[in-house]
Amino acid sequence: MREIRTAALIGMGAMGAVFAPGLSATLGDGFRVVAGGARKARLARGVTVNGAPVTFRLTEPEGPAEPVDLVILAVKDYAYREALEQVGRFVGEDTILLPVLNGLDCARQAGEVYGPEKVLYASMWVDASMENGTAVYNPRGMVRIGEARNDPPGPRVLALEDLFRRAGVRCRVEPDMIHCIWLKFMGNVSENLPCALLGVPYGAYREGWPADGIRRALMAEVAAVARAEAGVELTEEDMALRNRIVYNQDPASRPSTLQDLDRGRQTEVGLFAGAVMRLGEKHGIPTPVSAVMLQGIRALEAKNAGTIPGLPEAARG
Ligand SMILES: NC(=O)C1=CN([C@@H]2O[C@H](COP(=O)(O)OP(=O)(O)OC[C@H]3O[C@@H](n4cnc5c(N)ncnc54)[C@H](OP(=O)(O)O)[C@@H]3O)[C@@H](O)[C@H]2O)C=CC1
Ligand SMILES: CC(C)(CO)C(=O)C(=O)O
Repeated sequence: MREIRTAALIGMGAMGAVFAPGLSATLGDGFRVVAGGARKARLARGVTVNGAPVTFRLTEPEGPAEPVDLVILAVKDYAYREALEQVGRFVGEDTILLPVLNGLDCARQAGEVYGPEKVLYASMWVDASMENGTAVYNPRGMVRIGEARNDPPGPRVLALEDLFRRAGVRCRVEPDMIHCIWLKFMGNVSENLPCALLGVPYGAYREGWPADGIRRALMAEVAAVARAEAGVELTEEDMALRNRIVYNQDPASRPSTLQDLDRGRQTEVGLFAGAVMRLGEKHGIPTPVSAVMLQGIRALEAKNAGTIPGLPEAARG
C-alpha cells in the first residue's frame, strides 16, 4: 500500500490527544479533526496536550468531502454509532478504519458498516485524560495495531506503522491482535471497575490487599469467557504481566471508568462487565463479580444523575 498522506480523527478527547499532535505536525493540512456545532467551536479555541498547544484543521461531519487514507475513531462506546455514521464521507475504497475504543467489539462494528476489509485492530495501552481542552497522556504508553494475525504484517499494517513512526506515535505491530485485545480487556474489566466502584486509584492494588482480591477474581472470570468465546488462553504469565503493570502504575493514576464517574459522566461499564456477563450467560459460565461491578457502577451513575430517591443534594455528582 502507498504511504498514508491524509487522515481524519473523530473524538478529540484523551485518546485523540495521543494521535493529534504527531499527525497534525506530519500530515499538515492532510489531517483534520471531525467535529460539528458547539464541539467544533470549543475545539477551535485549541487544545493543550502534555503542556504544548496543538492546532489542527477542523471539519464538519456534513457536506462534501474527499475520502482520506486513514480514519481514526476515538470516541466512547455510547457515541460510537453516531461517529461511525459521521465519518462516512471520508471513507473511500482504500481507506483504513482504525477504531481505538476499549472493549472487544469496535472493529467488528466498524466492519459491519464499511466492510471488514477496511478495518484494522488497535489496542490503546496508554493512560490518559482530557478535561476542558487540556489532555495529559503517559508518553511511555503504546498503541498496538494489526490485522487479527500479523506474522508477517500485511501492507496496510506496514503503512500504518510507517505513519505512526513518522508522527512519533509509539506503536507496535502485535503478532496476535486477538490475544492482545483480550489481554487489554482483562485489564480493563479487572482494574478499571474495582477502582470505579470503590472510588480509589491504582494505589489500592497491592498484593494481598482487598481491592487486589477483587481484581484477581475478575481476571479469572474474563479468562474463562475468553477461552469459551474465542478459544483465547489468558495464561498465568498473562495475569502475571497484568500484575506487574498494575503494581508499577503510578499509584495516583485513575482508570477511565473512575474518571467518568468523578466527572458525573456515563461510564463504559456495559462494554466491560456487561460484555463479560453476556458471554458468561452464553457459555454457562458464572460471572458473579462482574455482575456486582455492573450493578454497583450503574448505581453510582444513578447517584451522579440524582435519580436515587432520598439522596441528599450534596451527594450528587
Ligand atoms: N482515557 C484512557 O486512559 C483510555 C481510554 N481508552 C478508550 O478510548 C475510547 C475513548 O476514550 P477517551 O478518549 O478517554 O474519551 P474522552 O471522553 O476523553 O474523548 C472522547 C471524545 O469524543 C468526542 N466525541 C463524541 N462524539 C463525537 C462526535 N460525534 N463527533 C466528534 N467528537 C465526538 C467527545 O467530545 P465531547 O466531550 O464534546 O462529547 C470527546 O472529546 C474509550 O473507548 C476508552 O475506553 C482506551 C485506553 C485508555
Ligand atoms: C488507562 C488504561 C490503559 C488502564 O487499563 C485504560 O484503558 C483505561 O483507563 O480505560
